[in-house]
This record gives sequence, C-alpha cells and structure tokens, in this order.
Amino acid sequence: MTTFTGKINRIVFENDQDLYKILDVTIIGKLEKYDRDEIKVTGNFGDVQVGATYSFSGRLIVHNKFGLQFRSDNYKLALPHEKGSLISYLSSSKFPGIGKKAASAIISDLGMDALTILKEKPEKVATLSLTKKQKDSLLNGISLMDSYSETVLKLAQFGLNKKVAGRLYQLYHGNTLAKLEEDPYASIAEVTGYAFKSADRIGSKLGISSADPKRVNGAIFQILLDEVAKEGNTYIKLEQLLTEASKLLQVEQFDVIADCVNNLQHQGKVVVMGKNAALQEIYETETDIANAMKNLVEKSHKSSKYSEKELNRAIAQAEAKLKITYDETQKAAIKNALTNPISILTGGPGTGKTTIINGILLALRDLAKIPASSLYSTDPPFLLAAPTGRAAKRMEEITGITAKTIHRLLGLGIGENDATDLNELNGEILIIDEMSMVDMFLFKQLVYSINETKHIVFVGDKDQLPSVGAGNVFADLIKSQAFPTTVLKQIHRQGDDSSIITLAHDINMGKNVQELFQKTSNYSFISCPPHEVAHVVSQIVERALAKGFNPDDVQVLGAMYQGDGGVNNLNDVIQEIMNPTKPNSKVLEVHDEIFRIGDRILQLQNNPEKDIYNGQIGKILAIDNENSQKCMVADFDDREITFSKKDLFDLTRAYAITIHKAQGSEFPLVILSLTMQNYVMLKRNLLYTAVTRAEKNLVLIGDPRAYEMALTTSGNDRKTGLTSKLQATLKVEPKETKKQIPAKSDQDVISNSEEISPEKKNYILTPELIYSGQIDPMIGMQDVKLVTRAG
Ligand SMILES: Nc1ncnc2c1ncn2[C@@H]1O[C@H](COP(=O)(O)OP(=O)(O)OP(=O)(O)O)[C@@H](O)[C@H]1O
Repeated sequence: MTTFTGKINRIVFENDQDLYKILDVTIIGKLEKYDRDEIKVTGNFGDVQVGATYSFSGRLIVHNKFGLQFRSDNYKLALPHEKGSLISYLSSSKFPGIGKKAASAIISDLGMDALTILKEKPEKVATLSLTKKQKDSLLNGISLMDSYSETVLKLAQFGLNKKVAGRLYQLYHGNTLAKLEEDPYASIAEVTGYAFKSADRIGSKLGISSADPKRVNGAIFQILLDEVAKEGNTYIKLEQLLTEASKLLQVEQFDVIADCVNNLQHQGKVVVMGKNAALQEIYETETDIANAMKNLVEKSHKSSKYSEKELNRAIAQAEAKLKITYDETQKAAIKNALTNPISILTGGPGTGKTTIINGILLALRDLAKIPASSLYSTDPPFLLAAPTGRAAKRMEEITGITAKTIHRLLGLGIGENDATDLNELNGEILIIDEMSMVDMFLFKQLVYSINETKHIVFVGDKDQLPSVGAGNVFADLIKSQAFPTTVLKQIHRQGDDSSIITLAHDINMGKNVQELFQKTSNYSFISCPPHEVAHVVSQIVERALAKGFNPDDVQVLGAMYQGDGGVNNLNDVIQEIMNPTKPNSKVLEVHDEIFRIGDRILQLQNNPEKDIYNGQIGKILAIDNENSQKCMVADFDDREITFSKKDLFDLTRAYAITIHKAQGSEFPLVILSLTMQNYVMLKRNLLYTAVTRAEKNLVLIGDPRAYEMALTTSGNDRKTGLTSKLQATLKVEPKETKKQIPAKSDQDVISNSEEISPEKKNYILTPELIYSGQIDPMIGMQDVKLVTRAG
C-alpha cells in the first residue's frame, strides 16, 4: 500500500450510482515510483471537492489504454498545514458562524493542529473563547469532516445513489448509518427516493425477518406514498393496501399486516376511516385546506358589498371598453366574483374565461375606485397568478396587469424561505388561472398565505387532466358546492380555429367520435401503426416547416416517454429535422440525450431559484463542456438562465413533450401521437387536454382505436377526500344531483360515498376483526375479510 498527498484539479468521470470516479490530481510532495507531477486517481469516492487536498492510499496500476494510474482504496481530506489555508478552511461554510477572526483565535489557542486536537478531544472546545453557537458549529463541522464521504460510499454499496444518500445525510448527519442500522425502513416515509427496495437491501443484510413489524410498516408506508405520488390519490381502499403490502412483502400473514396498520394508526401516522386508509399527513393537509377555506369565507363580512345597480353599471362600462356584450352567464360570473369572498369560474376553450377576468378587473377598478397608479405599486390591489410561467405570462399579456407564478407570488422556495415564511397576500382581489394544475400542497400554501384579500376567484377548466401532484383540488372545490361556481358552456371563439374547439367540446362530452377522423381546415387524422408514427410525424413536421411554420410554433405531443410513438423516440427524429448535427458543433451528452445549441428544451421540475418551472420551454443559447458549473445557457421567456451539469438532469429536449407537461401551454400547431401502446393512459381528459393545446392547427396521428378508446373512457377518477371535508367544515348540504347516482362519469367517482368521512372517527382495525375466515374473491386473498368498527 502506498500513500501520497495530492490536490484534485478536476473530476474527469463520475458514476452517480456506484460513485466510481476518475480524478485528475496534482501530486504534492512525492509519489513513490512515479516521477510526473500529475496523475489520474481512480476509485470509489463518496464526495470529493475540486481544489481540496487529500491523502490517497492504494497502488499504482497500469491501465492497458491509459498507462500508469493510481488505484485508491482509501482517501482522507488532508487538513490544511499552512496558517492562511487553515483560517480559510475554518471560516468556510463548513463551520457556519465562524469567521476569520474566530478562526485566528482558535489557531492561536490550539495551534496548527487545532482540528486534530478537537477531533480527538472535543472537550477542549471549552477552553476556546467562542460563543456557544460557534463552539457547536466547530464541533459539528469536525464531526462531519469525514463522515459524509464515508456514509455516501457505504450507502452506495447498498445501491443508493448520491442524491438519496445526500438526502439521508442531510436529515441524520453523522448518525445516518446508525439510524439505518436501527431501522432501515423508518426512513421510507421521510426521504424522497429512499424506497422500500433500498431499505430491504439493508434490512436483509441486517437479518430483519420478512414479517418483522419494521419491515411491514415500511411496506405500508411505501404503498400509501406511491398512491399519493404515482396515482395522485389521497387515500386508498384498505383491502388494496393489505393486498399490495402482502405482495410487496411476499408475506401472506394478513393479520400481521393489519396489526401494523393498527399500530401506525395509534401512533398517529396513518388514518383508517371506514374502508379506506390514508397517510395522516395527507389527511391533515386536506383538513387544513378545508379549515383555511372556512376562515376565508368567515372573513367575508369585510368584503365589499356592491348593489345590483352598481354592478350592472360597472359591467356595462367594462363592455363598452372591451367592445363586447357579455352573455348572461358571463355577467353572473363577474357578479359572483365581485360579491363573494370566494368564487369559481370553469369552462372549456373559447368560453370566455379570460374575457371575464378582464371584465372583473375593469368593473372592480371602477367600483372600488382604484387609481391606475396603484395597480403597479409594490402592494398592488389586484393579484394575478397561475401555476406555470407561460400561463402567468399569458394572463399578464391579456389583462395588462402583472401576473406571477404562484411560487413567485408566495415567495416559495426562493432563498431561505420555507412554508412558515411566505408572502402575505392582501388586496382587493386574487385571481388564480389554470387552477386544474394546482395540487393540494401548493394550494394549501396558497390559502395559508391569503390574509385580507377581499375576493378570491379560481379560474380553470375542470375537465382537463388533474394536477401532476396529488389531489384534485379544482374539481373538489367545484364538487363541494361550497362556493358560487359559474360553468361556462357557450363557445364564443369564432373564426378559423373554431373547429378544434368544437371537437374539444365533443371529446369532453364523450360524443361524436367520428368527428375525430374528419378532415377540416384546422385538423386532420392520419392512421398509422405504432412503428410508423415517428416517420409520419417527421413528414408532417417537414411539411409544416416547408409551408412556412415557425419551428417554435410546432409542438409534438405524446402520452408517454417510452414506446415507438413515445416522446423520446420522437425527439430523436424531430431534433434531426429542426436542429441537425453540424460538424464541430458543441454538444452536451446527458442521460442518453444529446443537447445542441439551438435545441428546444423542457424544464421537468419546479426551480423557483432560477424562476423556471415544470413544463416551461426554453432554447439552448450556449454550451461549455469544460465548465461543469456553467455548462449551458438557455433562453426561457427572454431570460438567460445558466445551468450546471447537475441541473441538466431536470431538462429534456422539447420538440416532443408529454401531454401532462403541455398543460397550461398552447401552440399554433399541435401534432398528437396516440397508439394502443398508451393503453393505460387512454382517457377522455388526456385527449381533451391534448386537443385543447392546439391554437390553430391540429394533426392527430396513430391508431384510431386509441383515439376512440380515449374519447369513450372517462378520466379524472382520483380518490380524494377534500370535497367531503369542505362540505362538513363549511356545513354545505349538497344538492341532490344526478352525480350521486352511481354511474361511470368522471364526476361520480369524485363524490363517491366511500371517501374518507370528514368527521374523524376512531376506527380501529384489529386482527380479530380482519381475520374472520371468509374468502373475498375481489382481492384474491384467501381466508380474509376486512371489517372495521368504531373503537
Ligand atoms: N360575450 C362575448 N362576446 C363576444 N366575444 C366574446 C365574448 N366572450 C368571449 N368572446 C371572445 O371569444 C374568444 C374566446 O374568449 P376567451 O379567450 O376569453 O376564452 P377562454 O375561455 O379564456 O379560452 P382559452 O382558455 O381557450 O383562451 C375571444 O376572442 C373573446 O374575445
């Protein structure tokens, strides 16, 4: 074994999974049997810093292609030996609260070996003239010096990637390994990306038995979390929970599983209500929303009360300004907005939602006597927001009033802000557009931030796909019947794009399937098998470009990433047409994708720091492969955003995008691909959302059966409990509508009577009750029948 000290110049290669790295290192001092100054060091490294000095232990090896290298088995951060470096190190972000002055004081008290001394004898910290906070920071920093790297490396052996290991470390610090050894399953509920399978690898190494309650609890959490994250449901049927847990655990002792559900319920982590179960946190989020909505309604005595006469006059003025005449429903919507603390506006494309927003704002300016100057003040009376940057921009363009993303409006995720430090929303009115995209977590933060806003208007299209995140907030608000709601049905948009709108409305009603296959001046259908989709799409794109379409106006949509007609495949093909390879042009290769300058790209996650959001589309302006911190610059809505190599994982090419990612955006020409490979996703709201993305032209490509299936299969069947909680909290007696009759429409499922009831009764699920010796063919579980009772 040889040891040498060296400074890392560059990480040449890094595998995120097993943490194997190739480092470019400058040798400090001497490395035996090696006479050059620099060497490539290979090995598995938890976390290393470029520019830092390490001592590496291992041996020289001869690589058959690259020659002499150092294979490192062990490495350690070399502590600074020189006073200036030690001061810089001690005053770095590793020791928050310690500045240069305190660093000098530490060195003058303990000498250049201060760090080693404190590591071996932490009690020596008492002798230093530092504040308690500084002392804690010093000891904490020292305890973390090696442990992060060691932890990440150790967890990689269990197949955990650096991201997940990092998250675990952030939570448990130096105790990470001890925590996981104590109960590897407990962290499933706490750390995103740390799933049952990872926990099970550690669990089996530790010899945890298959029916051990720790393991069973882990499986229960995993299933409840998946239900929220993958399906968007806020609860699950108890039967399903037990069956799936049994499958995941490969354990057939249902009584043991039920016992664990019971215990989790006693611990306040899971709620069992009737025949359903939910994560306590999710259940409470719904309860919190319902309570916050109640508070907002109760503040209503403060909202302005305008007389019918005043309202009519203000609406007439708005009509004159906009040179239109509102129909009766539209007028009712404006009045609803101006006379209620909370109101809702829903309608399909071209029904006048934006025109009504304009009317509301104009009328309110008049009624509340708002001077134009205040509209653009730092504390404006009109707050407009939408979940995506594009939708906010569109709102701003149409109303002429500043509109922000909801994240920006609340100051969410920006700087140090957390949920307890959000902006307070005041003012005459708050209007949120594209409400169908708002999930339960964002909605909770929104309603918690509203303070003195007199009127709140939620605008959207309830028939679109529900939010990517959990819940079905907009549909639930409407369904609760707790807020005055205007449903716009009359299509007002006329002109050359109206046939797409008519088609969209027909799809929404599940009727006139043959309309899909007609050829009109705005849309057409091309039937082809899955393996020909890419070819047909590329032909249509080429034809559109030849006809003079701006490439940025052509958007291809698919249901999924994988498959012949999938987005990945289509992106490869269209990129070659729209932005073909040029000799010597710079490219970036990330996770099987190649990015080139000029490529259209899609942001896949919300990034409030950069002010770019999930679903936002940009264009690559520059690429610098050598600079991992600033390897790409892209234009997003006229702003130049810089990306590091790490950030690239949140990007993909955007010539083709999924229908889900296209929510909230519209494009002049949409080319849609659907085949039977998308079988599981073929629902009405998916097709409806896709078709309504087209502003002027639409080409439908693929299997007619897939389109027909989508049109005839109702969607939006999320299981959520918000509706009933709102009804209970706001004491709404829902009017009997045909929705209560069990039927196969979208709406019925949302209001089905098996929602978790709003009154939290304490149902206790006991093994004796569950295990009653009957067969339930529904779930294929032998000898088990589920029963719950009030405890
Ligand atoms: N009462 C009306 N009289 C005349 N034109 C109207 C009326 N209401 C709306 N329009 C027109 O219909 C078109 C569609 O309206 P608007 O853009 O407000 O609908 P929308 O529901 O916001 O649709 P989308 O979401 O598709 O943009 C616009 O051109 C608008 O000017």
